[in-house]
Amino acid sequence: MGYSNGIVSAQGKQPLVSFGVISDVQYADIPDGRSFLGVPRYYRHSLLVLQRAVQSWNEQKLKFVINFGDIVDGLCPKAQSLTAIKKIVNEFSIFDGPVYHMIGNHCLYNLPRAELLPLLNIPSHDGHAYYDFSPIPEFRFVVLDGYDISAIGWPKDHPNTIKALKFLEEKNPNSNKNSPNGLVGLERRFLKFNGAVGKEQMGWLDCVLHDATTLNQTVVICCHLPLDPCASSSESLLWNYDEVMDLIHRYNCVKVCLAGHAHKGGYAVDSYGVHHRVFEAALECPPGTNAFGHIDIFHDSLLLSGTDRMESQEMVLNC
Ligand SMILES: Nc1ccn([C@@H]2O[C@H](COP(=O)(O)O)[C@@H](O)[C@H]2O)c(=O)n1
Ligand SMILES: O=P(O)(O)OC[C@H](O)CO
Repeated sequence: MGYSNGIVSAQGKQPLVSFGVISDVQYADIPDGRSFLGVPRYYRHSLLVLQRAVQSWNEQKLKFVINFGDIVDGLCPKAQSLTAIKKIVNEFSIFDGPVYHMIGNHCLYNLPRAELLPLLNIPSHDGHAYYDFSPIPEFRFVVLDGYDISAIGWPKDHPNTIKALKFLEEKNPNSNKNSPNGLVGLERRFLKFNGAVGKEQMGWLDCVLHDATTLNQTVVICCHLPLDPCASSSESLLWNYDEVMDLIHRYNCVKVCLAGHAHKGGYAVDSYGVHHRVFEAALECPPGTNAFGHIDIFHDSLLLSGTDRMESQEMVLNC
């Protein structure tokens, strides 16, 4: 089993703070399988990847951890959903520090928001799952709720479900709304397993970015769904990634966007110099391999040190 991958030091500089990252654990107590497109998925082994991640993060004495969503797979038998989610949350809780979770489509296949958010300790009002935190005064982390407008997770008669279903009806002609058949290029994101950031959340994001600018903070955006077409497949993007990025680009404080969902992982720097890093999925690690990492934050850069399948990445911040 390989461990440290790629870049291992930042010229011996001391980071301001370091945190752990993992995405798409998608645990289920079921035999190995494959995605719709045939990519192998190791539903039981992903628990071992998480356990090795927590052990490594504790050994490195990281300050906090961010989980980028999809802790349990949609194929988990429904009678086992609660037990499986509690099992994974419990594994995260072995980390000696705060763990910040976000919701993904697979979490929502297993439990409705009302049950899920308290288990994930997500601060919530009216079932929304966006929040921010500031681990050190110089940096602000903004966790977006990519399934705010979504056909999964809200009650069937909730206005957000109705809005999402209407949107999918307009944008995706297939009877299976998870199928991108016939959709071209970036239109291929209009799938039921994706979602959008709603109007109220956009207003909240605007206020947070304004406040961060006033406080001279550097902002890192976290969302289960990727926000940049060059860092992700079209099929994995947030429905309104373009609107969200237009807002983000109005501020100079956002330097990095981190995401999951697109299991292969990806990296790109957009035309405004914002770094987009999508994390490789823990679910797709063949037995004995890993996909987790930690990020060292410096004044002028973020350094991701990945293990095995998670590529390392230096992200130099343009100030
Ligand atoms: N090219 C594709 C990809 C997916 N689907 C549908 O989405 C569901 C989830 O896909 P996974 O990759 O997570 O397995 C899948 O069951 C299909 O219904 C599709 O139609 N075409
Ligand atoms: O969320 P999943 O596991 O169904 O996979 C989503 C795909 O990676 C998006 O293209």
